[in-house]
Amino acid sequence: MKQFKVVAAIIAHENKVLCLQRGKNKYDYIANKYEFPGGKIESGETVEEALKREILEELQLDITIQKPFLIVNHNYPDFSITLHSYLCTTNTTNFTLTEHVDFKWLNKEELAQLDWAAADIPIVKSLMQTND
Ligand SMILES: Nc1nc2c([nH]c(=O)n2[C@H]2C[C@H](O)[C@@H](COP(=O)(O)OP(=O)(O)OP(=O)(O)O)O2)c(=O)[nH]1
Repeated sequence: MKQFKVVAAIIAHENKVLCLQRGKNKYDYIANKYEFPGGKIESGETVEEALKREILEELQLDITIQKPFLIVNHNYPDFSITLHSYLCTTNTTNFTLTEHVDFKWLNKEELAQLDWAAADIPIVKSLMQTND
């Protein structure tokens, strides 16, 4: 089975976190799910480089990476991912959605309302349990 290393940015601003909705996908279990912005790491890139690049591509937004959060291994029916999540901040909430169909800024208590990609659920649960 294919195995991908994926980075995801948990972008916080004024106590809210940016949640993005994917659009159509050939795999139904990924289509229309909420996720954190990011993507697959390309060969030769560090995790941090991949994260900065993906956020610029997807949102045209410059972020500051604060610290690693959770690493999740998840097996989808057709591929597996290792999802490296990072806590990040941003100075501006001006961004452009280039790939996603919707976004929401939610506080931690509200995160469980969304229909998350399965691999993100441990990250969402951990975020809801953290106090800072
Ligand atoms: N970016 C991101 N991807 C996630 C999350 N959770 C999750 O299961 N995924 C999955 C969805 C995708 O199958 C994979 C990431 O690939 P992608 O399609 O977003 O990455 P990419 O931009 O490099 O895509 P591509 O070159 O294959 O088109 O990881 C998440 O929180 N963020």
